[in-house]
Amino acid sequence: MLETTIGFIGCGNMGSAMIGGITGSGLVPASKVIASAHTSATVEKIKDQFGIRTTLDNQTVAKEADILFLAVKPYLYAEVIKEIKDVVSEDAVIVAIAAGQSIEKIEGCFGHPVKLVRSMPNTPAMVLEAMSALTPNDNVTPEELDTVISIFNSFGKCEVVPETLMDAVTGVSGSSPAYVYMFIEAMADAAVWDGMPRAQAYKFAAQSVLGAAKMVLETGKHPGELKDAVCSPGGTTIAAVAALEKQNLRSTVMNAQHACTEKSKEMSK
Ligand SMILES: NC(=O)C1=CN([C@@H]2O[C@H](COP(=O)(O)OP(=O)(O)OC[C@H]3O[C@@H](n4cnc5c(N)ncnc54)[C@H](O)[C@@H]3O)[C@@H](O)[C@H]2O)C=CC1
Ligand SMILES: O=C(O)[C@@H]1CCC=N1
Repeated sequence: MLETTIGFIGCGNMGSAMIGGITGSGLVPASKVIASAHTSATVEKIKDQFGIRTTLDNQTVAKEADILFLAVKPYLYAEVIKEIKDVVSEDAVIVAIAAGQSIEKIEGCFGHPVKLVRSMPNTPAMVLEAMSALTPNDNVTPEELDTVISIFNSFGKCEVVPETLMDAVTGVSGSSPAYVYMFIEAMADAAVWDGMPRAQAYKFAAQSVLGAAKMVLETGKHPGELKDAVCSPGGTTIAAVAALEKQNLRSTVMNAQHACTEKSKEMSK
């Protein structure tokens, strides 16, 4: 268990998913996590849900945290940093999770040296299956980076990447759960169309996506080889594959994800 106080400024969709993961994994006791948000309704909900300490005062979180997550929307970064920059301990490690907010831009908002890790998590943190990327700045020691890595590992998998990859990471993992939910929703709609009750359709679709993802991760086989193993000659699967190819599934997904990456680059300017 970590002897560290973890702070969250902002605890909406992404912040609460990470808080759920951190407390659910047992990495730190709930009493060592403190979070602030904009409204009493949000902080009360988070307190009830996870049993952590909450406040409406960002400075309280900033003063107490050894590791401080900035989990507000990107456009609020400058405003929130202005509010907390003079009370954050110089030993604290700041973890930024916002899309399109570079290390240089965030350091500029602080205006003095800070220990900073830029990250891109995703919401499956809530079920301990996040895929996250991290880039530390030069002020973060290897030991501090290890602590941050252990936090991200508590709610999924993470890798340290060069900052130049962060826009691509946003496309392939930060935002991609949304595209996968759309795929699952479409599979379930088709199953309902074909007569299956809806609740059962979501279960069959989601478990099939989970199983296929595990096959890629655990067999190490190329996705194309795994696809070939499902396609019997003249069988059912190849009929679906042909229909998906006709509708340009792969180039549609590539173009969508590339648009996401380009949007992240645009937000960084
Ligand atoms: N939602 C996602 O799947 C992912 C989001 N992110 C990043 O996470 C950040 C937060 O996104 P979401 O959680 O989706 O947004 P959200 O809108 O669900 O949550 C934002 C939180 O910030 C709080 N907040 C607003 N103004 C505040 C202020 N002045 N001081 C303190 N708290 C304040 C709100 O009460 C809320 O709890 C963004 O920067 C986003 O780029 C990163 C990866 C994935
Ligand atoms: O849509 C967004 O901008 C955020 C960043 C990654 C996922 N959600």
